[in-house]
Amino acid sequence: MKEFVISEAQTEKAVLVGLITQTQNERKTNEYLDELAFLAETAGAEVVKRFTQKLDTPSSVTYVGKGKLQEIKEYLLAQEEEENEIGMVIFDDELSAKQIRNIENELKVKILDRTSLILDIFAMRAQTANAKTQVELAQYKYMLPRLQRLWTHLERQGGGSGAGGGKGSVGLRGPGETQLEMDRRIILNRMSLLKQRLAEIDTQKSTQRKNRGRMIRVALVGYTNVGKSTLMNLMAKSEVFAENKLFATLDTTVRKVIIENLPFLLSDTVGFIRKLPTDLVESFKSTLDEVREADLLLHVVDISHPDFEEQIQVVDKTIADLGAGGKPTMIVFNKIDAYTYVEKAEDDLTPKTKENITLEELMNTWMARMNDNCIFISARNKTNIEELRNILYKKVRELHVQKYPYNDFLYQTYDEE
Ligand SMILES: Nc1nc2c(ncn2[C@@H]2O[C@H](COP(=O)(O)OP(=O)(O)OP(=O)(O)O)[C@@H](O)[C@H]2O)c(=O)[nH]1
Ligand SMILES: [Mg+2]
Repeated sequence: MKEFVISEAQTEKAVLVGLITQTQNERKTNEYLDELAFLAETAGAEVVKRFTQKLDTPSSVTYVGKGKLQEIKEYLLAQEEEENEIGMVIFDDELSAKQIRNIENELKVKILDRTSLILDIFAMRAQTANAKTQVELAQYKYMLPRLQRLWTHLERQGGGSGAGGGKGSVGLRGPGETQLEMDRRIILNRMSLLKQRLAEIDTQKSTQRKNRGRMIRVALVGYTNVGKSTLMNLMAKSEVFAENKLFATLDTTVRKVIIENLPFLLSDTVGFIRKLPTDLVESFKSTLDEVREADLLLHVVDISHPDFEEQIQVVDKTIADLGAGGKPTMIVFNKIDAYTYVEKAEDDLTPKTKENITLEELMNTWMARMNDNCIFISARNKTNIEELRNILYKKVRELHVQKYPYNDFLYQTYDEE
C-alpha cells in the first residue's frame, strides 16, 4: 500500500457530530456518520466517539443545541484528564463562520466540517499542477465567506451601527478590520491568479482534446471508492492509483483503449460524494470537462455498499448539475464478489427488507429498470469483464458510426454480426 503525506489530522483523535432532523432520520444520520468516519480516517484521524442530536433544524448559533455542546465539552475534558486528548471535532454539515467561532470558543479544539475535511483530503491527494490549483482555489472559496463574516462581526464590535453588511471596503475602521480587509484582498488576488492559471490549463487541455482525433470518448463516473480506477486499470492495462481510501483520484487520466479494431478514449475521473457543495465541484471544472464532453458515461456503482442506491442518486444529480445529464449512460455494478444479504427463514413472514434481497433479485430489478442498460461485474475478480468489453464494443461502435460516418476502419468488421 502506498503511503502518503498526512495533513495535520494525522493520528489525532477525533469526535464526530451529526444531527437527526426532519429530513434526515436516524438511520440516514448513522450512514452519513459512517461515511464521515471513513473520510476522517482517510485524512489520518482516529474517530473515538460520535454524538448525535434530534433537532428540527441545525442551530444557527452552535449547530447542536446548548445542552449537547455542553455534553461534548464535558466529554472532551474527561478525555483530556485521562491524557486521551481529542484533537478535533468534525461536524457532518457545512458550518458558518459564526457557528465555527462559537463552537471553537466553547470546545477549544480544532473544528472541522464535512467540507473542510474533504478539502483537507483533496489537498493531500492533489498530484498534478491542475489538481493542486483546483484544490487551492476551492480552499479559498471555502475560506472567503468565513473571513467576511468574521470581519462583519468585528465591525459590529468596533462600535458601528450594527447593520454592517460586511461588503463595503472603504471607511475608517479599527486596525483589526484593516488586517482582515487586507487578508481578503490578498485572497481575492490569489484567487484570480489561480483562476487565470486554470483558464490556461483549460485552454491547453481543450487543445489536447481536439488533437485526440476521431475517437469516441467514454468516461468512468461514480461515487468515490466504487472501483473506477481499478476498472480503468483493467480495461486500459494502465497503472492508475487505486486504493481503499476516499478520493484516491483527483485528476482525470485518459487512456486509449482498443477493443478488436476499435479504438476509443477512456477517462477516469474524480469520485463524487454526498453533501459536496456544487461550488466545490465547480472548482474541478477542467477535470470534469472530461465528463461534460464524453459521448458515453459508464456509471460505476459499488453494489456491496449498503447505500448504493442513494449513491446512484447523488451521482446522477451531480452529473445533471454539471450539465452532463441526458448522455448515453450505462450502469456498471461493481464488487459483486463482496455483495452480501441476510437470508430469510422460510417461515419468516415479515416483509423483505433491502437486506434480504439476493444478488439475483437485485440484478433482475435493475435490468428491468435500466432496460438492460447495466452490467454486473467484479473488477477485483475479473468477473464478467469480457462481457463488459463486448457491450462496450457495440455501444462505442454505434456511437462512432453516428459521430464519424466516414471513418472507414470500422467497416472492416461490419459483417461480423
Ligand atoms: N471487493 C471488491 N473490491 C474492489 C473491486 N473493485 C475495486 N475494489 C476495491 O475498492 C477500492 C477502491 O477502488 P478504486 O479503484 O480506487 O476506486 P475509485 O472509484 O477509483 O475511487 P476514488 O478515486 O477514490 O473515487 C480499492 O480498495 C479496490 O481494491 C471489486 O470488484 N471487488
Ligand atoms: Mg479513482
